[in-house]
Amino acid sequence: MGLGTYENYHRAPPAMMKFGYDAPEGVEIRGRYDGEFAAILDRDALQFVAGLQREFRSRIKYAMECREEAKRSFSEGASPGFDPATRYIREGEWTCAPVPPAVADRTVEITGPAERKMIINALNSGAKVFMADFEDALSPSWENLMRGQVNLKDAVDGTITFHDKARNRVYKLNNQTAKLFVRPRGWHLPEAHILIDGEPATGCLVDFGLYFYHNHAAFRRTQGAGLGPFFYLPKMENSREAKLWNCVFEKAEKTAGIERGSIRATVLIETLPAVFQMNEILYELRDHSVGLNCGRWDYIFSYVKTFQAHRDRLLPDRVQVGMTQHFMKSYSDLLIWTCHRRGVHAMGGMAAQIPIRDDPEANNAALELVRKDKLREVRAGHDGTWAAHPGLVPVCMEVFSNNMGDTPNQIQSMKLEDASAITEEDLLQRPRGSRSLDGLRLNTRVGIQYLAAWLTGAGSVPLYNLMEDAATAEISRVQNWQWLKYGAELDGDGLGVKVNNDLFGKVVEEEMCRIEREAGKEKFRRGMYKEACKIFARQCTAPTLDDFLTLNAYNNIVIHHPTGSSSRL
Ligand SMILES: CC(=O)SCCNC(=O)CCNC(=O)[C@H](O)C(C)(C)COP(=O)(O)OP(=O)(O)OC[C@H]1O[C@@H](n2cnc3c(N)ncnc32)[C@H](O)[C@@H]1OP(=O)(O)O
Ligand SMILES: O=CC(=O)O
Ligand SMILES: [Mg+2]
Repeated sequence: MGLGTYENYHRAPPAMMKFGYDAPEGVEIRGRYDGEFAAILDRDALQFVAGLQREFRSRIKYAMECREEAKRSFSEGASPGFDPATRYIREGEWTCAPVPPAVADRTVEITGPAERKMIINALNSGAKVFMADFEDALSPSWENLMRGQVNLKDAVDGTITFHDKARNRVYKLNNQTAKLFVRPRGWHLPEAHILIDGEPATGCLVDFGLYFYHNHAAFRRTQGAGLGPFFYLPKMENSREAKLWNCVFEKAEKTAGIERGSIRATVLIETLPAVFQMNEILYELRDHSVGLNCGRWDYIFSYVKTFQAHRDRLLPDRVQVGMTQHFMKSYSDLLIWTCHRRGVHAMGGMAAQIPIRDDPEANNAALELVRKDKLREVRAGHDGTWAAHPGLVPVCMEVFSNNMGDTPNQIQSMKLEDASAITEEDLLQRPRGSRSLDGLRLNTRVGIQYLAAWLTGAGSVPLYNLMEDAATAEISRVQNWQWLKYGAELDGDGLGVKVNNDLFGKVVEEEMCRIEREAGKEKFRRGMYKEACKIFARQCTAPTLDDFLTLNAYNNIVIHHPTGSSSRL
């Protein structure tokens, strides 16, 4: 990743400081100056982002207050459920706008951070779609975000290239490439390097606004067959947040002078409250929707977060909370039924296994697990799935093609009527399994290493042959927190010990030694493991659960220029 490190921020040549961004009235750019960034952050683009911010800031604030209110009520003992007030939407007969022909076939979607080489590799991977990520897979440093915008503009223009000097290899686009979706950050994340009327901008409006502003015309011409751009929308909890996105889209379309309904988005159902709002979310976005996706990792995280005050809902070891648990299967079945009833794609999620280069046997075992997961998805009725790595695209494609035949999707053919009977109890059923000291150790080791990578600019990393990103790291964090808070008994390995601060302190110490051994002394010294350990341990032992790991850690990657100081939000 390279560019997003602390050293690089501080190494910014002083000469650059004398330049400044040409910002409109009320907009202040506090991120490092760079000529390429300035082409993205031009006056008109910033005006466009500021327009979105000014029009929607009070509604965003209200939506976040509603999240707090819901949290309070869950913490007082309530459980999420279907809203009686919107029964008419769930029971009504309506459909979303027809699927755009350009993305009728989404059998395999590869995902990855909006990094230059990754973008080219992903677009060339043979997948039907590439989702460029500003969320779970990207550490939202100024450098990563702005480079991401530069890269995506070049990708949409078709001019993106990358020269790997060390390997003397030049990367460029094939003739046939995947269709591009972009995932902006969630509503909760601020962008502290852009102040609008003195306040940090909303991260997702910056990501969406800059990308839309610079690319909508080229995208619709070259990729979307007249429609687009296409987006993935993360981490929503309620249809009011979907309504907000719908209004943002309408304003963007109006400002750009393009037809209403041009922009299309797939919403990730990855919070527990949102599973009860799937019809409502699609309804709000019905002119702009192109489906829902099972964001399984954040969904598990959200299960713990939603029930943080319910001591009778402790999760078993993270590895045991898979898609075959009743509550996960019910969620995926209900999502498929809902999407097909409304005429849109029901996308599957990501298996965490990645190819293992130096061990053929382990590699085959990993591919087999991916194959099994994809087979479950396609048989259940999903229209496509996510791949974490180009090496997994052929496996995923084979499973979906073999089971779907010649059709680009199963929207019409898989109605899954049985799923209409899924109840609140099905969706909330406690996951089954056991807890172990090994589970506590793994959470700790993975959480610290992920956070250390994130602090130095890498938002998705391979750890112990699995893909780890912000969502999977969240599971490690909240699971530790929950076990500590309620003194969970670790019975899975026959030890029967209870988790407490002393045990956790020992585990942290021992796992840090293991990390140092595995990383090597030099890498460990140069890395940010100690800082990560401090943040992670503090979050796991906090009396009140922090809402998001990345929100809490964000101040550590905010670097204001020209002073070079970091700021407290
Ligand atoms: C919970 C969720 O939100 S899931 C969605 C968010 N998460 C993601 O998108 C994760 C995406 N995947 C990745 O980031 C990476 O695959 C990782 C970090 C898991 C593993 O990365 P690495 O260890 O670097 O992979 P590896 O060394 O095997 O890469 C081999 C090649 O494939 C490329 N590659 C790996 N993953 C991807 C990807 N997702 N997209 C494009 N190219 C990729 C590498 O750039 C490398 O290219 P090169 O041979 O030209 O140099
Ligand atoms: O974004 C996807 C997830 O699983 O979380
Ligand atoms: Mg997610």
